[in-house]
Amino acid sequence: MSHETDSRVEEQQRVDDVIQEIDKKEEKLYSKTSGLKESVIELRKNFWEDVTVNLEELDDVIETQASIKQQAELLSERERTHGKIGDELKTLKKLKDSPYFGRIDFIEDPGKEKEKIYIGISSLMDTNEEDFLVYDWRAPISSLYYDYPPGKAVYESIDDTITGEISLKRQFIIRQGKIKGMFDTGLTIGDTLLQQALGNNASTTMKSIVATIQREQNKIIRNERSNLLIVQGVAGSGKTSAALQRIAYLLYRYRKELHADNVVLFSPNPLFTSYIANVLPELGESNVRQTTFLDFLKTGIGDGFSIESPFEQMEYVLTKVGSADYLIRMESMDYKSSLDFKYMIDGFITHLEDGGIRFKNITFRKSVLISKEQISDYFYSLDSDISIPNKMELVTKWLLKEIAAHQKKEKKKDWVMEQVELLGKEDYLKAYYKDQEYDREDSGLEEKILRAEVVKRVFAKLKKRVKRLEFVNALSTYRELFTEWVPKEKPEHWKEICDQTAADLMCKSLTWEDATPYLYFKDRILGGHADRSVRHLFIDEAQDYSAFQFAYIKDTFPYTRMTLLGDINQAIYANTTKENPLIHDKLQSNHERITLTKSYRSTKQIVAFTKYFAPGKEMIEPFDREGIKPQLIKLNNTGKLAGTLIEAVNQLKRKGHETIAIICKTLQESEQMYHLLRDKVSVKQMNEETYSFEKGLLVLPVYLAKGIEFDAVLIPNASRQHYAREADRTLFYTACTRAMHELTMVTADEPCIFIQEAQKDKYEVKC
Ligand SMILES: Nc1ncnc2c1ncn2[C@@H]1O[C@H](COP(=O)(O)OP(=O)(O)OP(=O)(O)O)[C@@H](O)[C@H]1O
Repeated sequence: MSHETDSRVEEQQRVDDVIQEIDKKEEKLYSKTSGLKESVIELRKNFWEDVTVNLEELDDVIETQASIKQQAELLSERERTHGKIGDELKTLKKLKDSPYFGRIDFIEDPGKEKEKIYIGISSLMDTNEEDFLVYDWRAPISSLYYDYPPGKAVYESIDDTITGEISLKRQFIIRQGKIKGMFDTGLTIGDTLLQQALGNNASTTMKSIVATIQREQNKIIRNERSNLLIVQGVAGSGKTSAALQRIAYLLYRYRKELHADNVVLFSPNPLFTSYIANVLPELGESNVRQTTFLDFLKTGIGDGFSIESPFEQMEYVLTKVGSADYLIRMESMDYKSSLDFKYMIDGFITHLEDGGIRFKNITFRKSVLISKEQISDYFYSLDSDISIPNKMELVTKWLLKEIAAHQKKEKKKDWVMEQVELLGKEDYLKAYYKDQEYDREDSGLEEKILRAEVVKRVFAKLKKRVKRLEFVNALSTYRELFTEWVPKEKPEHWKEICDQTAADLMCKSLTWEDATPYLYFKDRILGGHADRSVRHLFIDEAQDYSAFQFAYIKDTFPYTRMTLLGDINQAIYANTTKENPLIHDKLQSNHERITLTKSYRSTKQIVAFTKYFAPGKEMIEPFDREGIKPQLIKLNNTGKLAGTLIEAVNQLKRKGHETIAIICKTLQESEQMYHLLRDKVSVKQMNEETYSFEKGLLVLPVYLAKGIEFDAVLIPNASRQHYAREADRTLFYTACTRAMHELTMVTADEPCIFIQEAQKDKYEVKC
């Protein structure tokens, strides 16, 4: 270590000083909170004492309401402050354990004084709130740490480009306030720390990577220019990690205008959602809205439908080969994933502008109030220049008016009085206070009020349904596309596809390939259900979305910035790669593409093996971490499978591996494996409903292992018959690349073609 720079003792002294400062800040905050907490408790306890409640006269009621509101606001303001301080305290606690992980010494041009910049997960000021003791990793100046080795360096401050020289770059491992490791780095940035981070056991939840973000990942994290940022990255290149740190970055950079609620992340399955749930809180940020695309569609489509999940579709594709209608369904999937089908729907919608939309009768007490024919006549009498959703709005207004007229008439009917008798005293009082339209001198006032109340309640439900456009029969209109309409352009077996689809729609069942088109159609005629509060949308595993799905997402979030992350090598679903933006070359302005070629997850040996059969031909560079070569165990009969797997698992455990996954091609296979092993060894099976996992031995199909990693992976049947088709390549590749440290494949037959594509010296055969 150079004598110019501080020694470890001096650095530890600085850590101690910073911790002392944190202690002081904590104390200050604690004294603030205790006062606040008491005041919140007090406020809650005396809430009703401090408001004036008087319901005698209308004026009093209004005054009471205002008084309650004021009191509630005071309480929530105090609670908010209390919450904020709580968050600050949590951050301080984290800083106390590990105040920073990096330091750079920077001399700004021209010849300014050397500044020591310490970088941690959050910023910390000195007592006088003048100097930064720690800079947040997201601060503009911190980007120097990730982007440059010592030497000339540049960063963008909020309004300027700053140049200068980094004279020192240092990394720390600090735990419980003690420096456990300290390295000065030269050209190979962060290798020691990264080696350590990657060499550890896999974790059942993802960790943040702020201490070791790599330069190319930093580009993704800090990208602010593009409306659409597309990241194609090989398996294990840190796409998900970069996405999460990018969210944290954006929340920091735009903290005034961007809230966690304005960010949505589509993840591949619920397990993945919980796998990554810790990362943002670890960085001191709230979790953003996370959902799967399936759940997003379900919300849009509404209740009453059975919707196939992408996994069920996948299981069908893989296990029902040869069944009746298989080929038609495959063609149907192919077509419905394409933009051609979207154009077909557009054509159908144009045709609906002149007729064909189906409506439902509006009924009340079993008789038709307004018939579907009347609604249709009204709809089609409207000016043809008005768009369909706008016409729907006009129809709604008209219907509400008609209903209001009926409501008035109903008030006088006998059934109303019967219902009145069922009302309680409280209802009466409420009705009395709420309704001011009555003349108080009227002798029959009470009955009038109560009749009005009853009718209002009954009609309220009806009105609500009208407002929700339930008078439109979207499903049966959509079904016409497959039963009556004749499109100009159609795929080869359109008739058969139509028969299959119409039968499904008849029983309100949507296949995965039908779900997005149906919602698209519904949105186009009823008006979108887009959530305008979404400012940033992140789509992980973007290779698994079809062209139709992407187009739908773009239509639904027209003003939302998007970050798509994926790996074309891992496109496991049928028909997704065509027209996928990950490979599409035609980028419009404001779109940017970043490619990650370095793989961090797996050892050098595993990457060297798997890259031979990676479906795409792009470069894959391993991170330099040593391990043992992948193992191929050849069995002479399948009867030995259970024993062999158990022996392999035991061996892996002895080596210290904690998460060991048996990854199967299908759910069917994973059930077989589970039954084969469950009496002999402690093993957990994971399915679509699994929301979290623990260390130990797991069995799961590959599509649920997406995005997740394990210490060791076992592929129980790597035979040529099992991974037989070219289409199985991405599945096999995805399964193998889940392994961090060891990969073991077992086969009782000739190994699959993908293994054979690898050079013989890249794996070890055992008999
Ligand atoms: N800069 C980094 N520092 C430390 N660890 C990293 C870094 N980049 C990636 N990793 C680690 O590499 C592993 C893979 O990262 P991640 O899951 O984000 O990759 P991915 O590209 O989304 O993978 P896949 O497409 O295969 O699911 C994780 O364990 C992650 O913590």
